[in-house]
Amino acid sequence: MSTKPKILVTHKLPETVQDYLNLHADCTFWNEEGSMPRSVILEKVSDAEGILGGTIDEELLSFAPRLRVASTSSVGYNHFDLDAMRAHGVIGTHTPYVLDSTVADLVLALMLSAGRRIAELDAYVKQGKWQKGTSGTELFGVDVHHSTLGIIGMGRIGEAIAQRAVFGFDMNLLYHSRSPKKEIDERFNARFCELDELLRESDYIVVMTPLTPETKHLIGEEQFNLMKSSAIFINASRGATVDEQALIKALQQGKIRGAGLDVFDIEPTPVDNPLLHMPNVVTLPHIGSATARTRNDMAELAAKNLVEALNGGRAYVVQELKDLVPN
Ligand SMILES: NC(=O)C1=CN([C@@H]2O[C@H](COP(=O)(O)OP(=O)(O)OC[C@H]3O[C@@H](n4cnc5c(N)ncnc54)[C@H](O)[C@@H]3O)[C@@H](O)[C@H]2O)C=CC1
Ligand SMILES: O=C(O)C(=O)CO
Repeated sequence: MSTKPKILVTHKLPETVQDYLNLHADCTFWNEEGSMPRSVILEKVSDAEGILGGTIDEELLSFAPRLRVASTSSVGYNHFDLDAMRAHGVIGTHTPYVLDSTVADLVLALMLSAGRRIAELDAYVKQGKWQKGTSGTELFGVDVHHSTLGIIGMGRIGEAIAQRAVFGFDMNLLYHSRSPKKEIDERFNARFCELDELLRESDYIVVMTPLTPETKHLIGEEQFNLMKSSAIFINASRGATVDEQALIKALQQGKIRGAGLDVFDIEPTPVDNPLLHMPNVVTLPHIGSATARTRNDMAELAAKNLVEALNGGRAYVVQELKDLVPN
């Protein structure tokens, strides 16, 4: 009989990552597109000590009496019910650092695209509107270089965005986070400020906090009312950090100039979401980390985290559950 821990993997992994897991665990894989259906997970998780992927909630945990570690191949872990995991003594791990640059690249792309109207004017050219003549001014956008960028949530990804914005585009940097960071101030000649001040002063506003009870609807009607009418708003964190209805209203009423969104309240977002029908809004299907190399690195790290945490080794355990790790 195998002495290796039993693990359940609920989405397809690269072959090399499966090979690694097979060396260290008795694995049940899912090799079809999409994720393992919930009913199958609940059935197969009954004897698993580790799980890689998916939502971890009270229901799943009640079907998993032997579960010790849940590993997610994302850095965000708002799909973990941390209270339930604590109650069941289940450790959670995630994948920080390996995706910072890829997500930061995408945020800059959203800023450029929304600010300089790339997607909108690409359609303008392809639809033959250029041929009809233009005074020119109606094609104007908002400069990225030498504008003021306000980053809300100056963590790993926030810092990678700051690096690109300050050194690549000569932007001035404001940030709001749980606390000021001296090294950020010095390195980027940046200034920590309260949220209201950041919203009033920034030309580009990027939300990059995790989704937690404190950050849910951090940006709503009151916050949009503080922004410049020329502001470009970017959300690449989680949809629910922003009150989506308030964002729609702010755009409809011209309270801000445009937006770039990688994340939505409901994903996939319904096709009748008004945001999808506004030319000044750039929309993406949650692809912040979606390059082959980065997704592979995330899968490798998630697998390593799972194996290490099951064996008492070093893993990226989520902050809130670190005290559950035996010394
Ligand atoms: N669009 C996408 O594909 C991706 C989205 N993400 C999202 O980005 C988030 C951030 O990732 P990292 O930078 O690695 O996390 P991090 O933990 O390094 O940084 C988050 C920052 O937000 C700050 N923060 C937390 N609560 C706050 C609050 N109430 N007010 C102000 N600041 C607050 C923290 O102090 C920290 O500096 C993830 O949790 C995830 O939700 C991450 C990767 C890809
Ligand atoms: O890692 C995350 O949190 C994502 O959203 C996908 O990369």
